[in-house]
Amino acid sequence: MYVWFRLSISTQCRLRGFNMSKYKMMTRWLTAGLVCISLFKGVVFADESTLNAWPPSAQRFLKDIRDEPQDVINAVQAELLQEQRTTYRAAYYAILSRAYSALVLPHKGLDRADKGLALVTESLHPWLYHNLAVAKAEALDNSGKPGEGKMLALSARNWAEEHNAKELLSYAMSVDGYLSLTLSATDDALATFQQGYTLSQSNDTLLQPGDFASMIALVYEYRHEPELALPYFQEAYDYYQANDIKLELANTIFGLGKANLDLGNRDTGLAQLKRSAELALEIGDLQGAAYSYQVMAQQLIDEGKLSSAEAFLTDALTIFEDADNRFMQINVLLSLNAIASQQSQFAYSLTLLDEAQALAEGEAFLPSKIAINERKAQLFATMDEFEKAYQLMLINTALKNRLNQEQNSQRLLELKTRFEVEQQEAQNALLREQNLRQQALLLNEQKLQRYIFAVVVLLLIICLLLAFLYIGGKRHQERLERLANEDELTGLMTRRKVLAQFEHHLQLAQRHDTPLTLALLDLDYFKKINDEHGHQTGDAVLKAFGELARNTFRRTDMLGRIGGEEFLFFFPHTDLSEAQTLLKRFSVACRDIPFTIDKPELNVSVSAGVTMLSDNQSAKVLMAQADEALYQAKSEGRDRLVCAP
Ligand SMILES: Nc1nc2c(ncn2[C@@H]2O[C@H](COP(=O)(O)OP(=O)(O)OP(=O)(O)O)[C@@H](O)[C@H]2O)c(=O)[nH]1
Repeated sequence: MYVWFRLSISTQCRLRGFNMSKYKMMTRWLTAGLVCISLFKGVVFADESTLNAWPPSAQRFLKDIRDEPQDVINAVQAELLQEQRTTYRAAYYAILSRAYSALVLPHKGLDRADKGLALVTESLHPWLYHNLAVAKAEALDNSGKPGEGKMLALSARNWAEEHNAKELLSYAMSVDGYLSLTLSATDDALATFQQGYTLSQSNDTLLQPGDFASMIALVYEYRHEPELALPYFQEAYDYYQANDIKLELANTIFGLGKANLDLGNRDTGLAQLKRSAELALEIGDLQGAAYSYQVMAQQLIDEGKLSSAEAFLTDALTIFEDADNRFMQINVLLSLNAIASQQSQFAYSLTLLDEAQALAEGEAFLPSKIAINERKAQLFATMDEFEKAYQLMLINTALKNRLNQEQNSQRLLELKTRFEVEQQEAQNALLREQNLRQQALLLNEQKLQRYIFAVVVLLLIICLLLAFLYIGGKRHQERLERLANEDELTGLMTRRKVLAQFEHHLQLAQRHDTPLTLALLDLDYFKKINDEHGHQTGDAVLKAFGELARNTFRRTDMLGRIGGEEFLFFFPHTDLSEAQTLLKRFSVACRDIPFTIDKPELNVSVSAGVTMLSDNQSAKVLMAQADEALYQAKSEGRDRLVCAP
């Protein structure tokens, strides 16, 4: 399963004479697990923003990635072919990148993270973006470019902290811690893992204190402080044991065994390493077992039990060869070389070193090359070949200089990165503040505009309401006036109106001594019309009568209905004969009313009593005179006009 191993770690390990590879493998698995947990948590917990970026199937993949990363890769690739949604595609690339990191295939991890990052933007999908960025940082760490990964991890940490995205934060912390460790900044790594440890105690993250305990233990082990590493390994052990997480358990027992050996607890240490190897074989982690063999062999070499040690190393070498783990092959070959040297098998010893040298190709194996050259030089010196030994020492001096330069430039890169990140953060904070201020201003302006708009609308509504009320009132008043002054059926004046008008015109006529003629009119046998043809027909006759009167007389003539079928007409500035002529013409016209209303069978005729102002009579007297004349007209047979006196 292990095809490639982290070269950068080996550089540091070699320098310090400490074999970190086993731990780094352990941390790769652990990181993969943490990533899974982190991603899974991203699906589950609502406080992680923009969670809808994850496809529904992500949960299953993220669970499986810890045990079977290759299966997850196959399944995700199949889904990726079908998927069209950009954010889902990006999410799948994030899962793929992490799965490849779990398989320690950093170049593929890097490629998938980049593909995902090409699909999202930091402003639109910040959570997804930073998850991909941390995945890329992890792949960069594995590719021997921790300096480049540092910036991404730090940015993600800052963002996650600011937005309280705890899962992302704990994941970013774990990756950032490993990056610091790769860069030999152990204080930073320790501080980061301890922060992660505290964060995980809040129970808001699926990453548990036990996970961070194993990372902290790793740093102490790296710093050759096994007494400090031991309690943390123990805590991690308890956690993995309780949760039956076998791979991490095997790795943690390995850590315990190594720390115990370092502390001189030989039997305990060897027993733990043996247990770790057994557990690793149980779960098919052959390399896990090989790491234990290698450490056990080292202990046996120190004790002079060379043949037992050689047996372990031979097994370990076969496993590392199968896995193409060049770094560990070199380590094992150096251990075998130590045995051969002790047994004075110089030729065999040289062959082993040549084999190791052939494997140590590339810049990342610089520390290995130096170690091999040193061994070779010692060997040549033992064989009295001082010239060759001297040449090798010269070469080593140049190699060490190169290594120093490399380390310095890496440190510089890290410092530069840290500075750039901090600068970027400060700039972001400033921009955020400006944005907030602008947003507040905009909000206030919008509020004010809304208030103004609301007031204007309210005023408009009030105006419309008032106008509506005014018009309604006016119409109502006009209607009331019309009802009071105009008879609804005939369109003539009402009794009240025509009598008031008569009083008024009578006074004018008396004052100005102008003629005024008054007539009382009554439809003949109207009861009969009602009785024989219905009340509606009677109404139609009255209506036609009114219309005819309005059309026949002048506008200055006053026409009013004073009873059911009784009418008072008076004619200002008109003398009796003139009025008589008008009334006669009108009464003749009334005979045509039956035709007007489509009732030709009817007989409509009018009787009228007419009188003229001759003295200073009162309205009452004039009315009485007209009434008397009308009575006479009725008595004389109706359909006629009688003048009085
Ligand atoms: N259709 C209708 N009939 C009305 C209205 N006002 C009064 N009348 C009727 O008019 C009739 C008047 O009858 P009378 O007073 O006996 O007078 P008349 O039948 O015309 O007889 P003379 O006046 O003697 O010729 C009554 O039957 C009333 O009911 C009205 O607005 N519409």
